[in-house]
Amino acid sequence: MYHTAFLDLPHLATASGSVQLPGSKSISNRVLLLAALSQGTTVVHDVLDSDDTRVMLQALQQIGCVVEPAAVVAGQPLRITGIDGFLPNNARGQLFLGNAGTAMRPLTAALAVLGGNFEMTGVPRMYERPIGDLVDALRQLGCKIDYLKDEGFPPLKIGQPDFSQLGSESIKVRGDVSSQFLTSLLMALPLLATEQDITIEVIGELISKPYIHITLQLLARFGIAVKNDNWQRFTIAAGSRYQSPGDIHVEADASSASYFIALGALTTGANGQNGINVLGVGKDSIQGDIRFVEAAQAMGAVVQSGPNWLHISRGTWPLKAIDMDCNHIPDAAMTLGAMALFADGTTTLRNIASWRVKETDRIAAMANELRKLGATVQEGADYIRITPPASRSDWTAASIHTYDDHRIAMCFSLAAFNPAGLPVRIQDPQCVGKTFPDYFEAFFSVTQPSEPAPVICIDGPTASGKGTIAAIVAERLGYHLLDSGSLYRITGLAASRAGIELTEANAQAIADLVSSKVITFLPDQQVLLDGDDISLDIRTEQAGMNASQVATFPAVRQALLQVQRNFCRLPGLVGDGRDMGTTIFPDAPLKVYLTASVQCRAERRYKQLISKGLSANMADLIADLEARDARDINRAASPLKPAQDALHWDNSDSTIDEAVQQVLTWWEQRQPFAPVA
Ligand SMILES: Nc1ncnc2c1ncn2[C@@H]1O[C@H](COP(=O)(O)OP(=O)(O)OP(=O)(O)O)[C@@H](O)[C@H]1O
Ligand SMILES: Nc1ccn([C@@H]2O[C@H](COP(=O)(O)O)[C@@H](O)[C@H]2O)c(=O)n1
Repeated sequence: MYHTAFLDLPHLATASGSVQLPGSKSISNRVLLLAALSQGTTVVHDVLDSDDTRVMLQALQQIGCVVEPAAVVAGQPLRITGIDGFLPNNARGQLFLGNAGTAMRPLTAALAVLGGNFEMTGVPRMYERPIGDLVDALRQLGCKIDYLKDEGFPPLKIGQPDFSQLGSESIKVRGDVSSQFLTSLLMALPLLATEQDITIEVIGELISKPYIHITLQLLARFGIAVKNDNWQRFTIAAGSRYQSPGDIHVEADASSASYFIALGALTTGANGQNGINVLGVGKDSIQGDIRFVEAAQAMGAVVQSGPNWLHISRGTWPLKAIDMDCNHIPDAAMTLGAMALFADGTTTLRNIASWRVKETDRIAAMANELRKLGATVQEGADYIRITPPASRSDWTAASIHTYDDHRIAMCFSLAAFNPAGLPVRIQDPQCVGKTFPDYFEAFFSVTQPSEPAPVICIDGPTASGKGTIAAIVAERLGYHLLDSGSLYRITGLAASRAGIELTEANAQAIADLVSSKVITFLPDQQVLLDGDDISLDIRTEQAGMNASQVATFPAVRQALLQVQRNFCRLPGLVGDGRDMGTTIFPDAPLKVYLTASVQCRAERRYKQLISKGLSANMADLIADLEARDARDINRAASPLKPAQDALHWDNSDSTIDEAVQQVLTWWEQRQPFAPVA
């Protein structure tokens, strides 16, 4: 997941390949709660690991469930031993539910029925998301729920219920604000339906029926039969009791599939490859958002499907504008809003009032951000109408505000395929952690830029601070990092270990040797050579001297040329070395030449070596630095020198932060985005 303040997507040209989707959030959180309420242990496979499931798992453990392991571990199922319909004595506490509607609403209903003393809290946006209709319905039963802040909104205080007045009348709940209220009652009321039937009556038109369909299907897996009378009355039979189904698999998220379905519809592949394969969800899905496929087809996508896979390719182009009632696919419909940017006319998405009470006011948010890109947008209480930019020149490079809403971030990634060749900036990309933490990694794995991904080159002499600055700049931008000097250090070490003398006569043998090695770069500057950890061995001064020796051999430089260029991947690269800007990435959009006085560099290197537990002495260091500088500057092959278009920075008197800030400022000056207001 990207933890950067923003993520710049270069202009993208083509897309193809396969994406394995993470588990569905809606199914994960329902299954977790149902397993928690059941008798027995449920083994849950493929649970989504995201912000929303994390808060749910934490809360379930707080109310007395045993969860093993305590959090989702990739590739391992979760074992959940339920409370069998009863809270432990004196169950109490504060449950923090972040911005997870799928946790706040069903847990409120279940705990209000079970009794116990809980405060249900969350992030500020959660306190703007209505829950009054659910609370009203629960109060009809005798549940005790108080508002701790604003009437009708979390945070809430749940106390002991009094069911003495419970009669045979149906429980009434509004169905036209959020289907999560009905889902919550459907999951909580089997706990009460031990001796009598309980009927829920929906007031108003029930929205998002497919989500209720998921709830009913999953209730059936946990032993609860619900009679559905025309989506207006739901009856839970007397004698209901949650039973673990044993093993249960969470299918991949159909809403998350929408971005890749759209990608397939928007793009052609490079090198004869065609289309996008989406793995983990297909035509047998129980999720309503799978019907996004029909909407995408209406806009022109060509879709083939199997039980748990989809293949999408571009059909009609430009896409066809549509006018569609999207009530059945409220979440995935946002993706249609992004696809509308590429349509042949005005697209209208109707019956989407629920967008206004989601993670953010999604109608307003989509309208704002689409306008930034150059679209003409009209919004109403329950609809949005989008006309794409009239021509290429009407597109604008936009910095997309994401409103802590994962779907806004994912939708607007598609704008990077604009016909104007513009990049797109996604602010706060980590908001995708709600449902698809590795969304951008998956997106980059199947997309290709129209130009090579952007590279920032930082060249300069030994110990000028290149590596330090490059690493921080890369981290701030979410870019890959190339420490090119380490490749020469590895080469020198590999040759020495193989007993090859570092002479010109052995240059080709050394080049062949390094080409045959498996070099692995791990986080925290860890480096493996054929599986051996050589991280410290390559950092000695001797290793530096050996590196500068082998770096004079053209054969070695040639052997490492493509290795270095292969580091240039989406979303971008920061490379440090001696010839990044002159030889390896001559077209890089930013080249920095970093220097510092010999005395200053020697002092810094001294401290650096000592802090790593390596021995050092100043006089030797100064001599070594000077020798290395001379060799790097005077060699024939790619000598150390500033590229013609490099910007110079003397780092002798600046702090690390100042140098980083300078590079980032230069980088920002090259971006077409308007400054963030
Ligand atoms: N203003 C500064 N900028 C960069 N590095 C600094 C600064 N002040 C102190 N240092 C320290 O200087 C040391 C040397 O920096 P670094 O290893 O990044 O240099 P380098 O140019 O990459 O060297 P080499 O080319 O030999 O790998 C580090 O320990 C770093 O923390
Ligand atoms: N692009 C580069 C990078 C490094 N070298 C040579 O490798 C030596 C070690 O590099 P460090 O940055 O890790 O100190 C260095 O002295 C150079 O001789 C190079 O030639 N080209």
